[in-house]
Amino acid sequence: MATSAASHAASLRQPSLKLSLSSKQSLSPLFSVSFNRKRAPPRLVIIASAAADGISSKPTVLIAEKLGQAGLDLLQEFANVDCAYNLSPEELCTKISLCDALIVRSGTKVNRDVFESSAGRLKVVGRAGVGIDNVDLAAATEFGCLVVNAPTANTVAAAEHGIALLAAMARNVAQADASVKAGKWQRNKYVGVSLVGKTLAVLGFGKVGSEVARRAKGLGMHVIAHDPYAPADRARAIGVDLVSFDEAIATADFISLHMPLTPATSKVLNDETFGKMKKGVRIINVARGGVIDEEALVRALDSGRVAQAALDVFTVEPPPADSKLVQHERVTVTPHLGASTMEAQEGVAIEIAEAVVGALKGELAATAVNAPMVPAEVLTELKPFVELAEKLGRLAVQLVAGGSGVKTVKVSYASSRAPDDLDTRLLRAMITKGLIEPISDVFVNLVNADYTAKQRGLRLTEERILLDGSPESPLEFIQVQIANVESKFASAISESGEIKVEGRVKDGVPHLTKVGSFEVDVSLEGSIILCRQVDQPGMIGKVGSILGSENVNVSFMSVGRVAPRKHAVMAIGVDEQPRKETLKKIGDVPAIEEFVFLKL
Ligand SMILES: NC(=O)C1=CN([C@@H]2O[C@H](COP(=O)(O)OP(=O)(O)OC[C@H]3O[C@@H](n4cnc5c(N)ncnc54)[C@H](O)[C@@H]3O)[C@@H](O)[C@H]2O)C=CC1
Ligand SMILES: O=C(O)C(=O)COP(=O)(O)O
Repeated sequence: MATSAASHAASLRQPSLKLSLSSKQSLSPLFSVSFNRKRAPPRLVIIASAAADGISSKPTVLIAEKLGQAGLDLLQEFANVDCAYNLSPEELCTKISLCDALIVRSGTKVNRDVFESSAGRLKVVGRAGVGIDNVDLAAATEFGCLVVNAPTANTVAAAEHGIALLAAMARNVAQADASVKAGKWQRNKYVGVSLVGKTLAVLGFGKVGSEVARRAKGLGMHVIAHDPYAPADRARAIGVDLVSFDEAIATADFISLHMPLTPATSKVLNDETFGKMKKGVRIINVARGGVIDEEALVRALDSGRVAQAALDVFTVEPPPADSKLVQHERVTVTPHLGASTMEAQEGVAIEIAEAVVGALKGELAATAVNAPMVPAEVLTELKPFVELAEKLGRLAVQLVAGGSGVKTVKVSYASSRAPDDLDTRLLRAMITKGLIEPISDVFVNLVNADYTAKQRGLRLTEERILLDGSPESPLEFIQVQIANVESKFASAISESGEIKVEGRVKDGVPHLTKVGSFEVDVSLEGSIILCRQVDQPGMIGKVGSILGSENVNVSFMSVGRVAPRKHAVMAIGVDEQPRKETLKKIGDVPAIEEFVFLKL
């Protein structure tokens, strides 16, 4: 059984985001001298480092709630796994500074204190289930901590529990069971209601809601649904009408809740909305307790507006022992068991372990909650452009005199693809990373890039340059322009007055192809020296021999000029950072008018 649940979960799962990259180079610069060098395969940086604890090189994963064995096994292959259940909030905060990842279910509050206490080490929070209302996403994002969940493996379990509660409530199973066990035989008291022909309103027609709808149809119910974001064709495909909220609650005999808890859904069932329902309506909640105003539900039960309720979830869990709602005779309760089947827990454990391990390896998580989710095939083709984007950001900011004061950045993406066909969120995040990291001690990743830019008053606008031609490659070039700043390398200022760098990907390798108005061509590896010189024979040799005599390995050189024998910009790729004296010698070459050393 566990195997079939795991394979069911796998069938629902998105493809894993393994990155591949060609490292072949073949260059066609304006003028270039290239040297053989090995490239290390680059990664997308989500994690600063899969942090070592100083003793072991493996990351540490704290499991704060019970997780299926298959997930633990997966995690143990890659990380030190610390299972510590029932931690108090204080104990969690104490432990967290030693952990790179944390895995929880619904019983652990991962609030701001947790992120603050982690002092930057916590890089992934894995929610072994769907609802992430117990994780402070804003705080996670601010701290650059990726939040991933396991959104598919417990869908069927939750739907089955919804149906179990629906049927048990309609036939008073729990109450009758308690009565028989108390020595009574009350056949007249526990006459139930039939399901067939009744209208069930599913509120929240997502994964669980649609599985509940499918099963309820099988029971002969008439199913309607309300979900502002659900596609009508999905509903139509299983014979469900999507209706307005008011229509759903006014016409239903049974209402089953399946939306997430958000500010918009908090207490969506309240005195007013209960007042709009049919007298004798029955409510099922396997979503979140907070979507119902529980005191209003008690009033509606007492007034007879609501005949019965079946609840798996509560605003406070566990609810107080004397809760009027829990104790109500016409209410059936379970202790948040929706996801608790053997099969679902194995599936969830595998799903979350894979997501956490992937994130710790620096891969993009398909189930990221607070970072862009990019399908595997898109990621594969964007990968070299992601690298290019970060490097252009790094170069551009280092060209700013003083490095600071960068507030207005324009990024242009030149592509033959239709704008809808190009997802630039990853690229934007990486340009932001490149722009901010060289001039601050902030660690920027996909998770916190937009937040960090906003905090620093950095306004990054994006534009598309639509090109004719084949849309085979996602992008032709990327330009990064910084406005309203001075440059320490005047030639980097374009005709329109901004610092401008432009890059392309050639055979999978990012290249700098323009600086200001000068066309160059240098592969973006190691570091770069840019020199502006009077265009004349012998310059490459002069600069090359200075670097050679100082044992600085040159990987690449290219020269872009305005016109023969006028100004030219020479771009030199170097493996080592030259000493100051070496750079000074280059600056002392008479024809060299200015130069700058840029670290990648
Ligand atoms: N009791 C339990 O153990 C379990 C509870 N759950 C809960 O069930 C809920 C649904 O889970 P899934 O179906 O997997 O999530 P889902 O994301 O697939 O579906 C949620 C649906 O709610 C819709 N929605 C959002 N705002 C809405 C609104 N104002 N009105 C109506 N619909 C709205 C969304 O468009 C989406 O289609 C979540 O709250 C989850 O935490 C899920 C699994 C187990
Ligand atoms: O997945 C969900 O949203 C659930 O509510 C399941 O919660 P649990 O992991 O069983 O604490």
